[in-house]
Amino acid sequence: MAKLAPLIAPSILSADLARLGEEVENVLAAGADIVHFDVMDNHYVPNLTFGPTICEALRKYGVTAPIDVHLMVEPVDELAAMFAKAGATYITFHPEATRHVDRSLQAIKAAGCKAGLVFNPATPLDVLKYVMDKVDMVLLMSVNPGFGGQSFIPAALTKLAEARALIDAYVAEHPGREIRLEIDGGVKTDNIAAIAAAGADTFVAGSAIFGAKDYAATISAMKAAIAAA
Ligand SMILES: O=C(CO)[C@@H](O)[C@H](O)COP(=O)(O)O
Ligand SMILES: [Fe+2]
Repeated sequence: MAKLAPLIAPSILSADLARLGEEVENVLAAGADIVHFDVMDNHYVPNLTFGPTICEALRKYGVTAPIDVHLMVEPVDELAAMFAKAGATYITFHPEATRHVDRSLQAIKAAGCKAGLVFNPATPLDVLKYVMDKVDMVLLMSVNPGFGGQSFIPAALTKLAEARALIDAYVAEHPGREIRLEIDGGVKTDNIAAIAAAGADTFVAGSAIFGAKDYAATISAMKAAIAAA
């Protein structure tokens, strides 16, 4: 099954937040495709990051690239609606953080955004098959959510293959449907080929990109490794 064109999604969690607009501009100019925006509420995860006003500020600053909002919040619906108004393109959430997964997906799509589910390393993909018609993105965590800079959990490779098979089977029966398979956590230039080979088409990388001196060289190396996988 042909995969979608690969997308590199730098996580702004690892950016210099005092210069966020400039950092996002630089990373997009360096070849990034989509901006990964980690929202943490000090409740669903121990860390606390940024809300919809920062997303809106990036839009006002002139960012036109897709913004991929990864909600690590509980509950989901109120913040999802705020992010839809703030200019999010994708809004993904963790199924265990909402009481009604199908309703939350419907609400995100009704608000004009693409919707997705996020699965923690030890969370099974079970719910996915019941909501495939409402999902535009499946995001697999390859670290436990809450922090940048953690190491990739290798079991995510097996899970990627499992998710890839589910997506391909669904898309084969629903021509024209596009469902992205995103990986998030510990993605580096030296493991991205194996991750691509396992089935991912959208690659979040925070510390590997923003921690590098040369964003363009790092993103090019990642794209080359994916192309060769
Ligand atoms: O959602 C998260 C962490 O919870 C991620 O998006 C991280 O921000 C990725 O950072 P690196 O592992 O690439 O440094
Ligand atoms: Fe994330």
